[in-house]
Amino acid sequence: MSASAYVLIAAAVDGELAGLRRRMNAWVEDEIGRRPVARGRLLGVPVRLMVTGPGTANTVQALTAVLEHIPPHLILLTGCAGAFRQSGLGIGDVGVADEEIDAHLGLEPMRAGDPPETLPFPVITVDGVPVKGRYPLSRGWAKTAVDALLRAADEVSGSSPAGIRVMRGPFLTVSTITATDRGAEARYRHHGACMEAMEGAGAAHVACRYGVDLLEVRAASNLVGRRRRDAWNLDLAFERATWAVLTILDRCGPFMLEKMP
Ligand SMILES: O=C(O)c1cccc(C(=O)CC[C@H]2O[C@@H](n3cnc4c(=O)[nH]cnc43)[C@H](O)[C@@H]2O)c1
Repeated sequence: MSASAYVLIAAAVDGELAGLRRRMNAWVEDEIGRRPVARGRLLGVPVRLMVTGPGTANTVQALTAVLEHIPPHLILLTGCAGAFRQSGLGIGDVGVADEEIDAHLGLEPMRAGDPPETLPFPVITVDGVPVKGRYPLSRGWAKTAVDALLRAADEVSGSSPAGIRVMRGPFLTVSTITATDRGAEARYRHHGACMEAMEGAGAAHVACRYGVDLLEVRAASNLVGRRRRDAWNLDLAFERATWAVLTILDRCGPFMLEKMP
């Protein structure tokens, strides 16, 4: 492990990192990519916290600046997300991505309203594998994180049915938030993702380009589908995402800055 190894914790909006920032006793503010970045330790692990702004363009610009300036050992992308009810996840539950899907990349479908067809060329090649819209992620990190979270969720909730569900599965990245139940059904049928958010595929592209591992862990603020704003629970999602990140740092901290297979 190098003396300067650290974990970059990134999220789209400030509320998603506020709980973690409160847990850092002392931190220094740097500026990278024209954004403030808080540098310090969380549960003994050297970290930097960065608010990227929502969406792919912000994420790619912010992460590229960090990777060019001071590359992290691991990128941990977190925050809230929409959960696909069909996956079994609900509001407040936690998802860990094992793949990042770009919902908009592809060929216009023959039938209007269908999802795009697969691109005829890759946008990047990772370890000889052409990526045409589904980015692979480190299986080692996703499994390690899920195991730690499942153990911790059991301890928090015992056998209570109201406990925190934790699931590993594909995450879908959109620029247009799904806002109808029909759209959610079509997207779930086509992609089989457990969560929808707006940053993952951008982060995955940068991580693949720079050869840095990416772990994405989110908590559901809403169900994907028709917008019922009063049913959203951003506070619960921010709290659970913070819990998930702290659990991972706590239980995986000792080897977090080592190479994950
Ligand atoms: O929609 C609103 O009214 C709203 C009001 C205040 C804050 C927010 C956010 O913080 C959302 C930004 C963030 O959330 C992710 N997200 C959450 N749910 C979904 C979803 O169903 N589909 C796509 N993205 C979602 C996303 O990553 C945004 O960056 C919203």
